[in-house]
Amino acid sequence: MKCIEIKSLCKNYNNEKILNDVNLSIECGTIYSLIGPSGCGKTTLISCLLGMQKFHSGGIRIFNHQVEFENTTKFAHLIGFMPQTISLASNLSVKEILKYFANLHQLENEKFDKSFENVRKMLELPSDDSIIQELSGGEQRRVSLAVAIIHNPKILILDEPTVGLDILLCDRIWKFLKKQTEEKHFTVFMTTHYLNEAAKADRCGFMRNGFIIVEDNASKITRNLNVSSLDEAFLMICQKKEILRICDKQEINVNEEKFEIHEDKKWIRLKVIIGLIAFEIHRLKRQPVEIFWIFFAIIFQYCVFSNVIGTIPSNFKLGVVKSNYYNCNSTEIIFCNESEIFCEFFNQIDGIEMINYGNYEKSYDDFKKSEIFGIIKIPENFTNLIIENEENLTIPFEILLDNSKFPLLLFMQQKLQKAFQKSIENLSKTCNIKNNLLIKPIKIEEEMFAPLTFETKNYQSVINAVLMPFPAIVLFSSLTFTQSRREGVWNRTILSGVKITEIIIANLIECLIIAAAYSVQIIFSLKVLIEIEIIGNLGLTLFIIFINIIVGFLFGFIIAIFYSKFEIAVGMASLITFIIIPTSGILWPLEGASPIIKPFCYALPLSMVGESLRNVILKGLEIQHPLVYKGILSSGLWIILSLFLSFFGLKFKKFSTE
Ligand SMILES: Nc1ncnc2c1ncn2[C@@H]1O[C@H](COP(=O)(O)OP(=O)(O)OP(=O)(O)O)[C@@H](O)[C@H]1O
Repeated sequence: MKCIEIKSLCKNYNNEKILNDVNLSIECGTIYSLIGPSGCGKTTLISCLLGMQKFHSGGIRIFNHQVEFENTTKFAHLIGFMPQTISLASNLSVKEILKYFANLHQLENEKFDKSFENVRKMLELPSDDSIIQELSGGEQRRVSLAVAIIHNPKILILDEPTVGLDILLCDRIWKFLKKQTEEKHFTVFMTTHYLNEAAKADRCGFMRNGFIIVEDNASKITRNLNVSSLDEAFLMICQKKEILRICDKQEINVNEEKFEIHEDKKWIRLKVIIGLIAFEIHRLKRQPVEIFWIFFAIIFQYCVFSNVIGTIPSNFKLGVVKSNYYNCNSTEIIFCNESEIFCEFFNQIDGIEMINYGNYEKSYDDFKKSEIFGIIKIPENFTNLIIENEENLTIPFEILLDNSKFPLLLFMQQKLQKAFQKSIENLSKTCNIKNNLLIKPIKIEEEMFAPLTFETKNYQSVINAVLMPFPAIVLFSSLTFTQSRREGVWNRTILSGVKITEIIIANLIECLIIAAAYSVQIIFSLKVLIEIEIIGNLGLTLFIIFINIIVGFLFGFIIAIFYSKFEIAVGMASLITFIIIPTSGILWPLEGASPIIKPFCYALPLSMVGESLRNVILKGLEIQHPLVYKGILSSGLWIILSLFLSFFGLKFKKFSTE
């Protein structure tokens, strides 16, 4: 019976023919060795055979069943594949990686133990708990081969299994393959560069420029060409100007008896999902940086942020230039004159160092050299300049401030204004100046909703609860998943028959665990480290933070589906967060955004949820309030959209092409 039949297979890359009318067939229980120079198309042929690549014409049948592009579940339990690269998770142990693939093949525990014992002895595997990345190249190759056979497949497809190995190890692998074909009736299809190896196979094919030029038993090839070795035969064939084709052009016999294939039609299999989650846990436990990232980074970030952002600026220098001499240390206080207003004003200002200048020019020089942040010039008879208007009380001093530091400028303006109001207010009881003004000093109503103790720091910390975890989690999840794709474990996982639904569910479970860990940290940081009073419902606060993190996690996952290259994944994660954060309304009110971009900003993940959180923590609003439920709805919609994108992304980009 034929195990594998390939008929007239053609495959192009960028209009270049890579596989050109490939025909071959492999009898069950035999070893077929495909030999050819580098770049002739051997790996491409294997990719087509496994359903990892589309081919343009021709057909492939395994056990007389058609191979379809990306339908990997059909043959998963029948095929064991060992790729050219090691393709194992570098920080798992030997037993963990074998158990992982056994789980994906739904091998029961006793069967796994038995099979593991067998392959360990046959391939002389290193100890169970040795970590893959600490093994030698040869040991890693043997583990990679063990992965291919752990589930007792009927067909073994090996892409250059012996490349770079010493003679002893090659010999051991060949003995193993021979034994398997004899005892277990395995069928082996392997590629190699080595002619002496090809000679050991039951049948070998010479491939050149995408087609098989000779295919037969090694001794028959040499006999027919009247040469003493395969090397000579190959050289002779390659030197001929018109390439000689002596392949059997066998028709695919569709009437031949079909081997029964039991394809698992279930959408979700518990053992597979457990396997996928266990894989990530094993990986995580050996990555202290990732553990720190998940469990402590947010607390650390919060401590840094809350001590830097939203705190009250201090230690500036302001220059003071005055026309008259005011002695604030004098014991002879002359009540209610300019001197007292002046001194009272400066008493109200704390955290600022005042430097007296004899003349304006000197202070201006220092200002230009950035040695002082601003200049306050006190004119003569300044009390006459105090003007009352609807909005504010004018400071009768000439003030020049450095506007290159915009937030500092706003802060300083407000501080000076407040100090002046306060000084006038204090003097109102004893002095008679501007009495009408002082009876009703104007106040800025900034405490409409927030508690009276509200500070910028509180506002910033609340905002940080959505702002900080987002880039961190997008980056974390995109890097975690690209790692599997980069290492090649991803492709092997898919070839083991794992379904898209199972990958998504396993990732969702993982995501819920990580989001829960993150959310608890954020609440801990808010309540314990920064001591913010959460006026609203604690559970609701936790829930809003939690779903926001899920959105970030799924964003990272989508990036990893489309971009398996590390640098591109990092670039995309950064780009997305650099777009989402400034358009979230967290750094600057969205009311100021251009009308074209505003609706787009509101639709992005952080804007509504930030608003929601602020309203729950600072105002104590409940879920029924539109300002709260709109944020939750927005995150919910993003989660649904991300799940759809992940599903379709995986459907169209199942295999990593890196
Ligand atoms: N994704 C791709 N896009 C474009 N060209 C590709 C792609 N993959 C492979 N090729 C080209 O197809 C040709 C065959 O590549 P393939 O990897 O199948 O060769 P090979 O015989 O397995 O080589 P080696 O023995 O070195 O592994 C090469 O010229 C390669 O550059």
